[in-house]
Amino acid sequence: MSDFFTDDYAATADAADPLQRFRAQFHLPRFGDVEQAYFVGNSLGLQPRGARAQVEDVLDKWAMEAVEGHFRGSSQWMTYHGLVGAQLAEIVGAQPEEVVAMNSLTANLHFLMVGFYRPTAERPAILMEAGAFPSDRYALESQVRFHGFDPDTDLIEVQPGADGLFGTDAIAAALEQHGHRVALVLWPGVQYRTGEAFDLAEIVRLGHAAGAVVGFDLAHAAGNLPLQLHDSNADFAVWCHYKYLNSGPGAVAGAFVHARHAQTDRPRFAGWWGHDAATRFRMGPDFQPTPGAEGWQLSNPPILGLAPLRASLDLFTEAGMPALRAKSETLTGYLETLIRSQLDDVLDIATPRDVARRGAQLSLRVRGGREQGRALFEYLSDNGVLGDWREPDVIRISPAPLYNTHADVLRFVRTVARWRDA
Ligand SMILES: Cc1ncc(COP(=O)(O)O)c(C=O)c1O
Ligand SMILES: Nc1c(O)cccc1C(=O)C[C@H](N)C(=O)O
Repeated sequence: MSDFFTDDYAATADAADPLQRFRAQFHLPRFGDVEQAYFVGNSLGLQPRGARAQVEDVLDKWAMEAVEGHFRGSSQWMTYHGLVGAQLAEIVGAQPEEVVAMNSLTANLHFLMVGFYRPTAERPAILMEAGAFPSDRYALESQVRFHGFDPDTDLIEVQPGADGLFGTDAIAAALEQHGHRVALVLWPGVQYRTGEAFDLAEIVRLGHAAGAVVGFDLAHAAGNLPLQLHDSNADFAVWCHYKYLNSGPGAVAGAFVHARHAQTDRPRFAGWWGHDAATRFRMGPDFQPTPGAEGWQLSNPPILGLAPLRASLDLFTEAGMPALRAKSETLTGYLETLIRSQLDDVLDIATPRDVARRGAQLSLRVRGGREQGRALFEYLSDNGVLGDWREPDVIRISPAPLYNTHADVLRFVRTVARWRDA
């Protein structure tokens, strides 16, 4: 066990890493002359070196062609969003017509709920996880109110167990009790605070058996875990591209609408970019949506915002989700092993031990409580180790398989040990 805690072990493991070449494809943050050990890819992924060229291509096209940029060449803006569709579909396990890059995450959640949260007096409720990312709760609560229902009774928040985790049992039990009133189950793919990953297909099965629609927020799952969205039978899903998918702050987000909902009669808030592309420029008064996910678009997309995604997706396509997941398991496993063997007196791990129930994140609590946790977090930041703090008491450390190394993990563990021993 102690062998793992050596530079030699980390260097050998990194040299044997089949994905090691990808680290050089990213800008690694450096404050002053201190290169940072970056464990915050679950919040904002690093910049791929290829992103700048993609953005510059758009700027050049705009400079040279102006409005004609919409219609000329293979990266014309009329169809630019489609350039990422096939690669994105591969990453989330969907058919190309089931995915679209558009808007932002919370906006997509709202827009898809317009179509998929159709409450009735008998079945008004949304079932969600207690402790969800605030934006999701705000969105869901406001949707319940918008439809004239009462969040006190109709926003059902499933409580986790004493360990802070849900498992599918908690969802099954909640549906057992409330299922007849639930119009929509909205669940994360990975819970942001604890890093707990969920079995999407099982949640869909449970939700559908109760007569509910099932949607997912995959902010912390897309590009992190291999997903089979189509096969999971999920009705819809939304995610962002600025975390594991490395497309920059506020990057254009993603959405999935299952092929069985590709028909165009589902209610939605419409905009011209969702209109059938073949007739969009006839400028007719009647909205005829494009079948599939693209029919949920509103506006012509922010091309400059989409450009970095192309660079990132090329890296994902080259590496492949299976290889990324294999490395992710190894790296997060290494982090867990070192914490348990070296820092057991300092840190508790809130994330499940079961590899199938977690992705590239361990959520850590400092044994001494919140004040000690804050002190450690600040010490880490001051010493070039970047994780993030989530209230009330969690430090999240996320080794991203595209650019993190065993040496980074070792540096984190040594820095915590120095803090403890000071
Ligand atoms: C689970 C989850 N939902 C929603 C959001 C908010 O997303 P956005 O600001 O892109 O709408 C985030 C991250 O910020 C998140 O982690
Ligand atoms: N999008 C963010 C931002 O603009 C500033 C700070 C943090 C974020 C995040 O994405 C937070 C992230 N969703 C989380 O899991 O906490």
